[in-house]
Amino acid sequence: MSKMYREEVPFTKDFLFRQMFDLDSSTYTYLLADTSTRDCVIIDPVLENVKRDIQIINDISLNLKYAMNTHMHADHITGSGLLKKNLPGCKSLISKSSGAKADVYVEAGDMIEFGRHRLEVRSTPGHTNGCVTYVCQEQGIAFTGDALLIRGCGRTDFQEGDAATLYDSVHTQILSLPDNFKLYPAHDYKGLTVTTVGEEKKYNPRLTRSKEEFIHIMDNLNLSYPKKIGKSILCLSF
Ligand SMILES: N[C@@H](CCC(=O)N[C@@H](CSS)C(=O)NCC(=O)O)C(=O)O
Ligand SMILES: [Fe+2]
Repeated sequence: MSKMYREEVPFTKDFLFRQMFDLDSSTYTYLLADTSTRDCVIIDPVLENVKRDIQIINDISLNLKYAMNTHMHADHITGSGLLKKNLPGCKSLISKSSGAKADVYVEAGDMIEFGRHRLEVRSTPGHTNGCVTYVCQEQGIAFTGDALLIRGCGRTDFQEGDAATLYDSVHTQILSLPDNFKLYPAHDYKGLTVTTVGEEKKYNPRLTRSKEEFIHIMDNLNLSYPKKIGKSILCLSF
């Protein structure tokens, strides 16, 4: 078997993983927990789905430590604030460089702990200045936000986006992980749920190109602006 398709790392028995979807904005929200201590974190919650998220957290008797965001979202309003209101003890968390308000600010190299599990913070600017990727080395997974999407990447035409910066971020901080690491994005518009480092290194139509070609592609995407961009970027505090 080639190195590219090395077996993915299986989750340990005390690691709970749930991938949840927002139909309106095609956003993935992730719930991760230590099933021994019951501590959990939620990544990129969406305001309209907070009731659903609280229900699942309560149903399986988890304690929410952090409502975390990979970046300041332009397409939806974060559910962090409402989660905090409803689940005492929960703290909102985002990168310092995002410019958003939160209880906890993280930067590259920080570790976010829930039970015995840890997420490493990697700085992956380019889609926005404050984009970070959260890596769980033990489980062989990373949450890439909008820096890397499955066979794509985040747009770079607003929120101080910069294609050259994004290219460097993805190559040095995400595609440098082992090929068998699974990558979970913040969105998918085609119904895909997960990819791997090896797959993206081989098949990503944008990021397999040279930096100059990548910049040209990103400058010519001609995407329409997200429907909620005005409201979501103004909603800076969690
Ligand atoms: N049509 C959607 C917006 C889609 C969009 O712009 N998605 C962003 C991520 S949310 S900031 C993006 O970076 N897309 C990259 C791509 O190649 O699609 C809406 O109306 O909300
Ligand atoms: Fe985004």
